[in-house]
Amino acid sequence: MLRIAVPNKGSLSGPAAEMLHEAGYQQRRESKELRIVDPVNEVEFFYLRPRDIAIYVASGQLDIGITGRDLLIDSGADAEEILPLGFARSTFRYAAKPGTITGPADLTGMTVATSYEGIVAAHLAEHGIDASVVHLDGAVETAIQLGVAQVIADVVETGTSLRNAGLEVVGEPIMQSEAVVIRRTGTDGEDPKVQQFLRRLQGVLVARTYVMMDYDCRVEQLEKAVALTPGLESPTVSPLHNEGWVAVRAMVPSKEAQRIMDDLYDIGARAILTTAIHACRL
Ligand SMILES: Nc1ncnc2c1ncn2[C@@H]1O[C@H](COP(=O)(O)OP(=O)(O)OP(=O)(O)O)[C@@H](O)[C@H]1O
Ligand SMILES: O=P(O)(O)OC[C@H]1O[C@H](OP(=O)(O)OP(=O)(O)O)[C@H](O)[C@@H]1O
Ligand SMILES: [Mg+2]
Repeated sequence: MLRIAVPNKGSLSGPAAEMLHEAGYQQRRESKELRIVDPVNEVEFFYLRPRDIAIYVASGQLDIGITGRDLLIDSGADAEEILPLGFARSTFRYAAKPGTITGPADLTGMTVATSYEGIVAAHLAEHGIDASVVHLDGAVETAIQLGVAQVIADVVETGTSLRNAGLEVVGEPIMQSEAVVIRRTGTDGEDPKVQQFLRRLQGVLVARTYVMMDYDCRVEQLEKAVALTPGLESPTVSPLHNEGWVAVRAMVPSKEAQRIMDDLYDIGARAILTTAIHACRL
């Protein structure tokens, strides 16, 4: 049975459960459940604090886990990323009151408040900056107002929390994060159960980012049309009852669907339709 760590709380937990559900796995019915078994898929899910997941996976007791890239790196645990999942995207940045510092070099002698001490200590050391780090559990934006630190290093998504606290970002992002699947460093990448799990999640990612496009076009326009909709392998082309016309079917990125429909129309394609993909195995 595959043993998988899943976030039990926070920004990662809802979207992770949703993705697992879409991939056909049973999920817990109420948020107090700490472990469930999905006998049909031969998987056991452990609902753990996102910050602890890399530690459990590195211990070898659990096969894989879903956590944030920033949490994985911050933990320093012996675990590695094997699949990015595209949700809980954020940057990790320094911030301070406007006009107090211009870049990380100015941090020398200052105190930085953060919940991600591992990332910050490594970043300061890498840049040879001698600053102190104070660990806080959350709501670190308030640390400056209350005089605990002059600078913070925190997760930034929309920037609303920084704006509300009257702070602005300093320097370039320290890292880009998103939810990721992790495993213990150096474990067997060929494990068929892990591979099947990853294929299912990849299927969800594809189903979320592609739509199926169908249209009719004249044979003379086929090469131009196919260049607009190359599909994953190659589009399906079927004859129509009307001579000189074909029907074409291909997967296209959903974000580009409207532009592709315009371009197809302009070269004479008609009856252009898109339909959602519910599940997929590439
Ligand atoms: N506003 C946000 N937007 C996107 N990702 C976020 C956001 N806040 C936190 N994350 C991501 O969530 C993960 C942290 O999860 P964690 O549950 O520890 O904190 P949280 O989401 O802030 O929840 P809580 O503060 O309730 O514990 C990190 O990978 C982080 O990058
Ligand atoms: O740029 P934004 O869109 O505002 O998002 C970033 C904020 O979201 C998270 O906070 P959360 O609400 O989880 O509180 P916390 O600081 O207690 O973790 C994070 O720690 C930032 O404070
Ligand atoms: Mg938080």
